[in-house]
Amino acid sequence: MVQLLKVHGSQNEFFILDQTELAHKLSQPELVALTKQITDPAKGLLDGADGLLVIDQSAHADALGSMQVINTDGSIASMCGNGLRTVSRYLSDKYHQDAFKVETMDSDLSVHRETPLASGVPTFSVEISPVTFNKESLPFQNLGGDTLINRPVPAFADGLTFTAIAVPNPHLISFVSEDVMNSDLLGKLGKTLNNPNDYFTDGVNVSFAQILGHNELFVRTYERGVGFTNACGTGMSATSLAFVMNHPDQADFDQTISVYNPGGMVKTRVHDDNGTYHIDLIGNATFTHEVAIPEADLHANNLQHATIHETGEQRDY
Ligand SMILES: N[C@H](CCC[C@H](N)C(=O)O)C(=O)O
Repeated sequence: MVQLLKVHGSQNEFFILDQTELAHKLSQPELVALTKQITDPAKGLLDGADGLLVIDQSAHADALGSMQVINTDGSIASMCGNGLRTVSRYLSDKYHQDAFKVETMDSDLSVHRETPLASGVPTFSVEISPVTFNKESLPFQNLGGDTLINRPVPAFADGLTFTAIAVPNPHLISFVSEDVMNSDLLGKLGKTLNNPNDYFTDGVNVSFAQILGHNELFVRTYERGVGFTNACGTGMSATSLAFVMNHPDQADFDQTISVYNPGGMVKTRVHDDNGTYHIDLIGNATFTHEVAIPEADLHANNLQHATIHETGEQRDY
């Protein structure tokens, strides 16, 4: 039997599979097929999830493991902020270390256990980087320049400005009014830019942000490869950076920013190391269920014999 976990960061839900626990690792096509099924609200388990986080060995110094992010549609993402907190907790519990690195597609990221945000809510801080703005790194095109920072894009919406940031997965951010936040614009723009379009040829995570106060935000994200989620860690991180850059009178580098989202709240801290930015993302790493499946069934993408045990942590969250 193999044990998977169902987890969430700010109610952004994932399954975790640790390949090092298998007699024979799943191939990439098997991982993608498993993701599409297990995360499906109808065909999957536990009403589905927002993706599969695949843990494997890492040969890199200080890295306790590696993380691969597979979206519900089978697309591969270079990073997942909420997911990295849950992977960090898994590796911390497994190897009894509270500060280490996790290898991700583009870089090894520093993570560490934080004091719990509330009792019974394990809390981690993860590094979000590298941060870039050039069109090649998202990628985007036809937006009138090599970067898109706080500029109007009438093709997307009238009266709004947009900022594009890769952390390193791609994000498009706009600061909007409550009315625009509550309208259908985010969903429409998210769908348009994640179907074949003239601007984001690899899709993009689209976030609308409402400024609640000094160093206080509400962020809602339409995720590439998933759709609306309760929270998007890299989205909230990239939006925090855009907040400090575009609204310096309302947000500060190196200070804690509270970011509220439909799934809860995280804290971020934006750092400028001489023009190179990185963001700390701090929030819960909750394990809600343990899922046992025979290894052969995993290879066959057969979930019929899965047995499920609830951890009880969701009550504390
Ligand atoms: N949908 C994202 C990956 C998941 C990111 C999100 N769940 C997070 O917490 O950062 C993408 O395709 O870039």
